[in-house]
Amino acid sequence: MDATGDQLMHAQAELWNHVFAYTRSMSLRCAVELGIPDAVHRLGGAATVPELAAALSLPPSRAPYLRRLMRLLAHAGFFVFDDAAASYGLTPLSRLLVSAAGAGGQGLSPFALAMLHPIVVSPSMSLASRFRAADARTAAARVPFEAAHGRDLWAVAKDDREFGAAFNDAMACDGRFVMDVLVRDHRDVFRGLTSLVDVGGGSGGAARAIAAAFPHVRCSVLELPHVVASVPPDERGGVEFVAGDMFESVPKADAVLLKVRRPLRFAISSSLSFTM
Ligand SMILES: C[S@@+](CC[C@H](N)C(=O)[O-])C[C@H]1O[C@@H](n2cnc3c(N)ncnc32)[C@H](O)[C@@H]1O
Repeated sequence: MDATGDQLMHAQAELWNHVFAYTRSMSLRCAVELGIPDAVHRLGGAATVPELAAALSLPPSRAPYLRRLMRLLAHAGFFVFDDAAASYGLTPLSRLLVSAAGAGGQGLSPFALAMLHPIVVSPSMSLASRFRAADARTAAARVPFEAAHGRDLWAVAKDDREFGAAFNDAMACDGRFVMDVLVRDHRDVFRGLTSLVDVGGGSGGAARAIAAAFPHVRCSVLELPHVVASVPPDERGGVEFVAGDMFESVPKADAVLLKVRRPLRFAISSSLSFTM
């Protein structure tokens, strides 16, 4: 049976939602770049568009566009609109992005910025070529990131300092955030440990959170040499950094923490295991 006009219009609306879904991510990137969550936080947790434009030092002529951006972000759940005050307030979602950690913020903006970086996003423009590549050895058949950039993410992060720093900041804030929850709500996982090595531990955010919560656990991070070199000695917080390659050797410890690329998936080996 042919679809009714209503069904067709409904399906078209769904199609538009999917086609324009990226505007949500890009608006999020824009909000973080402009510092909107931090500005709302500084303004007491809620702000009108004119207050926000002034706090962000935006030209008055941009206010109508800022209003549209805020409407979209509110629709996506980042802010809640108060009709009476015509103000946008923080939500649990946007509090994740506020950088003032410990003052209601969770400092996850660097994660959003790095994951929405053109270097990360651009490979998804050529996904179809990966399916069409008849010869699995061709560049187009490799993982999308490598097909787009000619080398893997670690090599790009090593050569492009701006991207490398953004990526490491992203990993650090995400690791710190998840570890704070882990050491607060799942302390049993660490019982009996005297040493732990975080393999591919980035700039050590997770290891530092564990070391701070369990001072008797000797924490170390195994990382690629250029990542270790980028962590200033005075920011290592009692964590030992070992430059190396996890595929060659891993320092001995009671437990190995490997936070792999799939979000929020951990494995702590030795006598313990934990996944979330
Ligand atoms: C997805 S990041 C995860 C960082 C950190 N574990 C976290 O979750 O926040 C993977 C890390 O592994 C590191 N890495 C990649 N290949 C490696 C290797 N062969 N040996 C050691 N570290 C490696 C990268 O430099 C990067 O910091």
